[in-house]
Amino acid sequence: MGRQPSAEAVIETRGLSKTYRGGRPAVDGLDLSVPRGSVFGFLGPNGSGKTTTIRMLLGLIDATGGSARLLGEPMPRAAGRVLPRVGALIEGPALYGFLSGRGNLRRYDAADPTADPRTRDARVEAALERVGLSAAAGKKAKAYSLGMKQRLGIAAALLQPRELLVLDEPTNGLDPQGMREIRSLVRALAQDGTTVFLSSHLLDEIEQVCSHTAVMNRGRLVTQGTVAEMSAGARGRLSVTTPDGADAMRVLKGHGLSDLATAESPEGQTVTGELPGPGEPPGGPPPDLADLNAALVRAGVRVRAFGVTRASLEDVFVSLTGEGFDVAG
Ligand SMILES: Nc1ncnc2c1ncn2[C@@H]1O[C@H](COP(=O)(O)OP(=O)(O)OP(=O)(O)O)[C@@H](O)[C@H]1O
Repeated sequence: MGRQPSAEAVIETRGLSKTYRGGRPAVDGLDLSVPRGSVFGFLGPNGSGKTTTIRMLLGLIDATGGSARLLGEPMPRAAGRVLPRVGALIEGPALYGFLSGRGNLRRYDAADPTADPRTRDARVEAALERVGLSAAAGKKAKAYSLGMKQRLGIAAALLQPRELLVLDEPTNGLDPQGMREIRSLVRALAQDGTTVFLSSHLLDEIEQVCSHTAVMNRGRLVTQGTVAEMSAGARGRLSVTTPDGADAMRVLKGHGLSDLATAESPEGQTVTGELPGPGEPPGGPPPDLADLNAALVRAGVRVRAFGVTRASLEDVFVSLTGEGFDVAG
């Protein structure tokens, strides 16, 4: 008996794998579950297998192992039924530079055999409006900025109502203004109830727009969950400056801090350590900073400075993947 696919997952994969001829696996045993209504950030360094996964999900290439369901239907078998309900933008839109933005959308719409030509104008104007290109609709697409071209590509994907929008690196190559435009568009689409699945190699992008995330590294899934869970899992690093470094080390160790280190500082020594995560030790209460400070003072440690540096989501990802992450666009 197979496992029942979850009713609420718009994308669900089981052991999905792809090995290109002669290569090592580009995607290796992927179990992905994308909840309906989420803005799902598919995160990973360049070459980690994101585009390959998206191509398999959309039936553009065949998997070499495992299975994928899109909107509850098996892919690629149900592609004909499912894909009309999915909008996708992969590796930049194909546009005619000599046509206006509006002209491009008319052309896309005309290429869709299910689209009624009598209602074309209304669809095109609504899509332009949706992505904020109404005012620039008459300009030739070749005069558009990269961000405007991306928005036009998204407008093309939105000519029909979609349950799911798949965007492969939608902000890649954009300037900060263009990135902001795409991010606010993604947020607005999500508010209207469209599930958005977007790939990115930018951590702050995921933090800013996504409710959920999955992290890929070398073709494998490292972790998936809500962005809030992931941030909560980010432990902080406590730093204590004191002339009594050795005693401070002992007290902090006794309170469950790990990865302790001492550095000489003008004020004496600065002892730093990882705070225990929630539920460490299992069942234990989260560490209370006031208690820690009191314990230090009780042990005769003269505390000159005491503070916590909160680990960023980036620290979490780096610790999960064991590698640095590209941080710039
Ligand atoms: N058509 C192909 N033939 C052979 N190898 C490929 C092909 N496409 C991708 N690969 C390899 O598969 C691996 C995963 O690539 P993929 O493009 O899926 O990663 P990615 O995470 O999307 O990265 P990027 O953001 O750079 O596109 C890489 O090692 C890549 O070289």
